[in-house]
Amino acid sequence: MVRTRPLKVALLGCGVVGSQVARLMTTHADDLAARIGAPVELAGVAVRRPSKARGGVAPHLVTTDAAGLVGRGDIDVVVELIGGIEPARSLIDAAFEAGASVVTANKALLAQDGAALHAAAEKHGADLYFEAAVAGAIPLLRPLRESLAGDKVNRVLGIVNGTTNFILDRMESSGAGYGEALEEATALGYAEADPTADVEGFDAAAKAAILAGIAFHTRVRLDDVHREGITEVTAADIASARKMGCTVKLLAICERAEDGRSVTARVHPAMIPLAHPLASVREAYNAVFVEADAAGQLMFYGPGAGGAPTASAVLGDLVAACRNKLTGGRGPGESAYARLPVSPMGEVVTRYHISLDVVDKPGVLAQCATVFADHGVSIDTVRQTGKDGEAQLVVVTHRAPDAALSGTVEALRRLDTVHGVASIMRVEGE
Ligand SMILES: NC(=O)C1=CN([C@@H]2O[C@H](COP(=O)(O)OP(=O)(O)OC[C@H]3O[C@@H](n4cnc5c(N)ncnc54)[C@H](O)[C@@H]3O)[C@@H](O)[C@H]2O)C=CC1
Ligand SMILES: N[C@@H](CC=O)C(=O)O
Ligand code: NA
Repeated sequence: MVRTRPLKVALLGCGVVGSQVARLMTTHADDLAARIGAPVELAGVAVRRPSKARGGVAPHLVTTDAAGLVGRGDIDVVVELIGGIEPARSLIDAAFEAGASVVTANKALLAQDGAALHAAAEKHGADLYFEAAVAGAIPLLRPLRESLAGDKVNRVLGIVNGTTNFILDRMESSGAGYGEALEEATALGYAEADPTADVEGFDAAAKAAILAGIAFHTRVRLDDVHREGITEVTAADIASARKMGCTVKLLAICERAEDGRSVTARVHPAMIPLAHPLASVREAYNAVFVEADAAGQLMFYGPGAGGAPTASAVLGDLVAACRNKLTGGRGPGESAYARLPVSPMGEVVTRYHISLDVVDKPGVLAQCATVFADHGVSIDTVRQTGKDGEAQLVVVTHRAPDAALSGTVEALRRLDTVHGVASIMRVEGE
């Protein structure tokens, strides 16, 4: 039975995602009411620029006073889709103070201040839902928090940023330039308000922090995540990957150490074999592998960015929060009981693909090989091509601690016979 008093929702931010949430709340109103057990009413929409046309949103609902909307006392759920740290953080705090539950897609805020937000939700007996914050439309956080709550997750690996996947895909498939591909991703609504967050890996690192925290029941913040973006990835890197039967993807990798006593979280570009399922993830799609003790390997795949796909995840959370408001139930809160230390990148065991410009004369290969050996790094394959007294040496290593690998590269750079390190990239997924 659907009760008549509606649940009231305040929408903060009506941009790419917020406008789609408003649209779906209207077009799906009857189904949402039936699924929740009460009608859901859009009680107000806080915006920055009220003059902008917002199809589907009644003008009397629009306000520039977000704090006033949140604090007015009759709001059941606040949907925060402004993004960034402030004023989003203060508005979410105010929402909890006013007795509302919160749905947000704000990974930057969660990765920086998640613990405080969870504590505030707990204090007020409210819900904090954020499925849209990681991998857009893909149901990923709910499966990790709920479906896998009885298992032990050991690894989460995947593509979690749509913009950078779109750019790398365009660079590889159509030879598009980096800037042109970024412009297209921005026009399609995939990029963050400041796309530096995407291309420098901050967005993926925030998502990795959220994923690692949930997967390993441990608090992980943005600063704990090793981060490299795609700004240094060149067309030559992509061509070199192709020669090896690989492609280049920006990966987020969260791992439990073999002894189970620590975890690592990192984001960086990596070469992966074309045969690996992640290699065929195109455009702004995301894909995430989860490896758990009992479940084995699971793969989650779907649209990772964009207004409507992200709004789908927001609406799912809104339904959950509204149901809890009606029944007096609560969604899962923060689970950080394991308190595992997060190890630095140097302790991560990886493989490197290194491309060196060297002098083409006898003994150079042996000299380089000695540097690898001196750092305890074993070589898997070497390919040498020469031209005009210069040669290019492409070395792929076996797995070694990242610190040993970067030490090797530093020592190679110091050799007189090495003119330059053309590219260094980690190799994953083999
Ligand atoms: N676009 C996407 O594909 C995805 C976005 N997200 C997250 O969703 C959130 C929203 O992202 P988008 O909609 O893409 O951003 P957007 O920049 O299109 O929308 C944000 C809106 O908030 C408004 N705003 C800024 N300050 C405000 C204030 N004080 N009061 C009221 N409105 C204010 C802006 O004018 C803008 O219209 C962000 O946290 C983002 O990281 C998450 C997943 C995917
Ligand atoms: N900018 C983000 C949006 C979704 O989280 C991305 O490109 O993935
Ligand atoms: Na998601």
